[in-house]
Amino acid sequence: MSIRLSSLCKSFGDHLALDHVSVEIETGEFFVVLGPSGCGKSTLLRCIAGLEAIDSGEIALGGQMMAGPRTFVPPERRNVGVVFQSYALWPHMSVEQNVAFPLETAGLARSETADQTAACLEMVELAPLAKRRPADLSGGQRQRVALARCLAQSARTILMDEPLANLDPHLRSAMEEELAEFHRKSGSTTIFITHDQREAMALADRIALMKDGKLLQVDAPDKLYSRPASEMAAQFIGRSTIVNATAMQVQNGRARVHWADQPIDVACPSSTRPGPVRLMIRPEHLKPADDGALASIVQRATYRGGYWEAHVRIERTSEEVLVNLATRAGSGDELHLFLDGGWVVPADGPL
Ligand SMILES: Nc1ncnc2c1ncn2[C@@H]1O[C@H](COP(=O)(O)OP(=O)(O)OP(=O)(O)O)[C@@H](O)[C@H]1O
Repeated sequence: MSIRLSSLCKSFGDHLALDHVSVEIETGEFFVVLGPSGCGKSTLLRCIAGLEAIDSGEIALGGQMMAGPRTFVPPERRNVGVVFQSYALWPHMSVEQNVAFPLETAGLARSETADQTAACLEMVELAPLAKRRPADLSGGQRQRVALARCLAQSARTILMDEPLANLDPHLRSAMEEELAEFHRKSGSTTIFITHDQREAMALADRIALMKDGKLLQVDAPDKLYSRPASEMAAQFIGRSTIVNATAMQVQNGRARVHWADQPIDVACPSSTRPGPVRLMIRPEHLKPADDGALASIVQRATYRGGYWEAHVRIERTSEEVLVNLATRAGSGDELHLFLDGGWVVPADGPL
C-alpha cells in the first residue's frame, strides 16, 4: 500500500518533534528513516500507525485518508503491522499462539487460523519451533516470531522501529538478509527506522535522512552517499572531508575545480556557479601516487580491517583529510596523493 505524508506536524509541549514532514512512499518499497537519537523517527512511525495523533498535515495509506483535519482512523483499522525493538511477544503463549492471536481476535475459523499460522511460521522458517515459548528462543528467533505475527495480520504496510537494535552484530547482519528476504516475499510496503547507517544502506530502496523533526534528504542509498544535498548529509553518511575550493568551469554536472593549486574534475549539482565552493572528498577519492602533486603528512592512522584509515595533512593548504591506505602508515610519514573524484556540495542545502 502506498503511503503519503503531507506536511505532518507533531509537538510535545513546545518541542516540535515532526516539522512539516512530506514524502510519498511507493507500494512495496523498503523505506528507511535514518537519523540521530531524538530526531523524531519513532514519533513519525507512531503517527502513521495511529498510536499518536498529529497536530496538522495528512496521512494517507493506499489513497485512503487515515489522519488529517477532522479525520482519525484508529490503529486497528489502518491495516498496519508494527514490529518493535522489544518484539512485544506474549511470554505465556507458544510461538504459534503468538502468531495465531491476531487471527483469532479477527474472528477467523479455527482451521483457517491454523493453516495461516503454519504458513507464516514456514515463511520465517520457524515451523519446527512452533511449540516453544519466547523465553526459549534466541533474539533473532524472537524477532522472526514478531515478523510472522505481522505477516499473519496480512498487513500491507509494515512499520519497524529499530527491530535489530537488541541483537549482537553477527546476528544483526544475518537478520538483515532475512528481513530483505521477508520483504521480497511479503511484498508489503515497509518503513524501517534505524540510527545505523550501515543497516540503512544494506536494506533500503530509499533512505530519508531525518534531523530535528525534518527530512533533510530522501534518496537511494548510493545517491545519498555520492550526491549528498547538504554538508550535514555528507557528514552524516559515511566518512568525508569538506574543503574550500574554487569552481573554474561548470558544465553538464561536472566542474573543473581548483583545490590545493590543483585543477580537478569533479561532479557537481546543476546549481553550481563558478566561484568559491565546498568540495566533499571521500577517503576513496584520494589515492597514493609515487610522486604526486599533493604532498602530505600522515597525522594518525587506524587499522580498519583490510586497510588503514589515515588522517593526513595536505601541505599546501594545511587541511586535514581522510584517506584509505592499503599499507601500514604511521604519524609523520610523507605521502603523495592525487584526487580522483569528489562532489561539490550544494550551497543551498537545507542546513
Ligand atoms: N510522549 C512524549 N512526550 C514528550 N516528548 C516526547 C514524547 N515522545 C517523544 N518526545 C520527544 O520528541 C522528540 C522525538 O522523539 P522520538 O522518540 O521520535 O525520537 P527518535 O528519533 O525515535 O529517537 P531514538 O532513536 O532515541 O529512539 C524527542 O526530543 C523526545 O524527547
